[in-house]
Amino acid sequence: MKFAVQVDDLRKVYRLKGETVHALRGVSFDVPEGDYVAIMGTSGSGKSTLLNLLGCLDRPSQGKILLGGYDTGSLSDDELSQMRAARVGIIFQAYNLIQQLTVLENIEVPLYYRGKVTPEDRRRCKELALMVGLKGRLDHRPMQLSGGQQQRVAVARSLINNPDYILADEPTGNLDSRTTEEILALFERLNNEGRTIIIVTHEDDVSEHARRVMRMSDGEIASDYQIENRRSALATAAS
Ligand SMILES: Nc1ncnc2c1ncn2[C@@H]1O[C@H](COP(=O)(O)OP(=O)(O)OP(=O)(O)O)[C@@H](O)[C@H]1O
Repeated sequence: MKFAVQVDDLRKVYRLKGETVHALRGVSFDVPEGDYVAIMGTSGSGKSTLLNLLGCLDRPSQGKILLGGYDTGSLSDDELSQMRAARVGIIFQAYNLIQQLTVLENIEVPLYYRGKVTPEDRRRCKELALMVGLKGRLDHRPMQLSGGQQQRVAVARSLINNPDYILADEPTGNLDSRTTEEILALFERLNNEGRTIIIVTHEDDVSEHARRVMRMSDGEIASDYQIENRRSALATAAS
């Protein structure tokens, strides 16, 4: 089995004004390629801390993160940024688009880390924009788009480098229920096409679209189950 990401005994300690916070207390799990994982948990349980580590946005105090088999611990800061740009597609709750750029230009942004943007890259940006349903909006700027359309741009942007996995932080947190369903349908389609997705969410409705739900509590993984198993457990409990 191939793994998109493997983490072993991850620990993260924050020190703030003399106070020590153990945000992660030894977290270990593997995400096989093609999985769709929802990370849930109460506020303060360590979800954002874990997401930052999975996104190579921060480093653990202790423990190992293997991205596509590469140990990220031995990389310099520059190499870690390169690794993030090449292997992880990140989607944020607030879309994080650049207001001065058009839809197509926003999708291109991760390519700048790699250097030159080729005509072939431009063709792929357009293809992705159409794939996520942005036909007729390619030259619009973020302000001219709805929240759902802006999140579609962010999804296309996350795919431009053909990442090992998509990491989404409350991606539907700012969207109404209909638009949430549309974005989740897009994720489901990407996962059915083989994309690995890891999503942090507070909402059961969102996590139910995943294949696997991991619940965090006080810096640890409290439970980790396949959703089919949960469905059958609920059905057994109800009968
Ligand atoms: N930069 C930081 N400095 C100090 N403490 C921090 C820092 N970031 C997070 N923490 C603490 O680490 C713990 C875990 O925080 P984290 O943000 O990972 O939780 P979370 O599950 O994402 O919460 P939420 O759902 O509210 O976003 C909390 O006690 C938090 O106060």
